[in-house]
Amino acid sequence: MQPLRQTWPQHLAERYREKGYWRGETMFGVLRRTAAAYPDNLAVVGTDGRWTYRELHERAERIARGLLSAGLTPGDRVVVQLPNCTAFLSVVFGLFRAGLIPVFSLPAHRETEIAHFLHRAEAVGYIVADRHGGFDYRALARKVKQEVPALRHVIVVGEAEEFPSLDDLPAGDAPLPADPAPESVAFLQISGGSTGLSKLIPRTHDDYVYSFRASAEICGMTPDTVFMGSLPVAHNFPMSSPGIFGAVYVGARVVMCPSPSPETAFHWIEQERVTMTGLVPPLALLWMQAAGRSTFDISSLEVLQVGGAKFAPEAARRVSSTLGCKLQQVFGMAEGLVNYTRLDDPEDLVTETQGRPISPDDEILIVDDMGQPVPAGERGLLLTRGPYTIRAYHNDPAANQRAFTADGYYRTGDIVRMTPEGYLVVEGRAGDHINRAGEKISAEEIEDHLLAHPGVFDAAMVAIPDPYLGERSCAFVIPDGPRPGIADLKAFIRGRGLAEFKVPDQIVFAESFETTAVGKVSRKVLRQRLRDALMSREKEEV
Ligand SMILES: O=C(O)c1cccc(O)c1O
Repeated sequence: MQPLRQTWPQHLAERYREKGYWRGETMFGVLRRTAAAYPDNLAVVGTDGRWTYRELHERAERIARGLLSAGLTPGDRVVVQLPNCTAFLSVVFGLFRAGLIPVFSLPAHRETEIAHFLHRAEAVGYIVADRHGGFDYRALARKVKQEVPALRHVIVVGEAEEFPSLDDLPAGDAPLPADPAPESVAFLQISGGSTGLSKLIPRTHDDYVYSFRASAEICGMTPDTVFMGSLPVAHNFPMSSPGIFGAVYVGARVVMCPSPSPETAFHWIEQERVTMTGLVPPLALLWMQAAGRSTFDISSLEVLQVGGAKFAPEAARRVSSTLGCKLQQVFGMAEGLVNYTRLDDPEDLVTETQGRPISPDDEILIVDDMGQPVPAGERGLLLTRGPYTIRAYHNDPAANQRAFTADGYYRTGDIVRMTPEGYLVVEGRAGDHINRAGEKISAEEIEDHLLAHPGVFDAAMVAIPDPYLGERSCAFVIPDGPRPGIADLKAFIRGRGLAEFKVPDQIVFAESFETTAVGKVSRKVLRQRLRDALMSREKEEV
């Protein structure tokens, strides 16, 4: 098994400890401490229950024993694919308590993605819900099991059919392991993936706990906060910025909202008196629209965080008047660096920037294509390193070569500029991905799938600005022989076992890609040309 590693240069690790960023806390240690301090506070509420911190802690320990009694061994990796439900927290803390390594996937992922995570992580376990959002995860687990023989343990939360169910894990009195070293890797998070398939992001206890502890402070979380997970909580944003883990850190309540639609979310806000939640821009627009006609009382909401993609300043300015709460912009990445506008910032900073870093030791470089720093205030590529930004992906030397500089900066792929106040404004991105409502889709990954279709000679996928999604995906396709149908191509992509958000929104046929090219062009230049051509054509048509 490839060892899990995430290491910073020694002198920096020492500095991060001296400065009190890394305090030797572990993920389970966070729950243990909160359960001791606030045993009777409500920890988590969802359609599947309401538990206090004492109950959550007990459940997590019981699950830890059950998983070990069922044959999992500390150090084993387990892909977790659960919707927003109370069991998400008990399962994940149970895995931490057992020394097992969660690999976080999203409810939208399908067999191709799950099989990739299982392979890459060399995982032996897979924990799923029975059904959610009209989809049967047991059927998915059956397919994945056939594809990945190394998968030994499928565990289902709910109606398990032929699989073991979470509730039926052996009670066992398996001894629980000692707490892991705080500098060790706690879990694998999934990257948005700008080239090819998603990469796995090893995060340590030290670095991750720092990121959500400091986030909880910046966002003013207290034991009275009621934080609602509206986006899928396996996403790094609602997980840690400050998210469900920030809430657990301070002893606040987590509300697991099963869907971010305004009807569902407003109901939960009213019922649980939610004070804080986070959304991607398209959902924020939807909520603002719905708030005017809604009869739910959402007056408890104090802070709405918006992140994942750029939020237009015009929309940002309307948040407080339509939803009656403060806006906080969040610009972050599962690899580490997270920026926030602060709750007491002047309105212009909050509406026009994406915030500033969590840590005084987050190092920011804004450089040109040659890697040279740009003059102050100009746009360039964002590089970063710091006390919670990774130095390497898991088990992927080629990606590491591309994504990190020799001196350990992570190349975020975002194009930003810095204001005189030291706040970042996101201007675009360098990588070939599509940021579709906060979901990052790799153009290359989808092109490869299109190329597998017998009727496709070549394919190039690009991002097209979209008023609602921010960006939508458009695939240019050169047919090999007669044109395949558009519905047929989309069905083909779906049939490849991919998340629905990766299916191209638009497909445009082309005769060739070489119209204006002199000689060979790179995929990058080609995508740019196709995109520009389509957009100027659309402009003429309007
Ligand atoms: O990945 C993201 O887009 C993201 C956005 C806001 C905050 C985060 O932590 C993130 O990872």
